[in-house]
Amino acid sequence: MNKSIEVVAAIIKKDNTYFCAQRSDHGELAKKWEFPGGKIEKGETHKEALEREILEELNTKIEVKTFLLTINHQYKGFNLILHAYRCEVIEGNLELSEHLAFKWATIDEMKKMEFSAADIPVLDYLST
Ligand SMILES: Nc1nc2c([nH]c(=O)n2[C@H]2C[C@H](O)[C@@H](COP(=O)(O)OP(=O)(O)OP(=O)(O)O)O2)c(=O)[nH]1
Repeated sequence: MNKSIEVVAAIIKKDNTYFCAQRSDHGELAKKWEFPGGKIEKGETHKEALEREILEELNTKIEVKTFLLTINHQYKGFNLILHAYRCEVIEGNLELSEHLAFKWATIDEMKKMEFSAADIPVLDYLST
């Protein structure tokens, strides 16, 4: 059966740029750019999952503000359901612990970066 995973992602904006993070160099999405976040654990709300993931990955406390969109994307190995939320930093400096790199990028810059395929509709959404 096709594995399905459900993920939350944080869209963090500063001026006209967005916080983008580059995945590590293993797996189907190696080195692709993404918005920080991760898998929702059993019993968690989206907000709880996103706050936990950003604390774990970036040692930063965020506030989840507004829901933006949900994307359903079929990768080779699994089906992904991705929920994107606008978030604000409350405390911390977005320190990388799992990602290879980060970049505050404008929409035009993001469109030239290699984002995970599921994120393309997020970029389109942000540019409207
Ligand atoms: N956080 C995040 N994940 C994304 C985005 N776009 C996208 O396709 N994904 C995919 C990559 C992963 O397969 C999954 C996120 O889960 P994760 O980061 O916990 O996955 P992982 O494989 O690194 O974690 P793990 O299984 O090793 O625990 O969603 C995005 O913008 N943000």
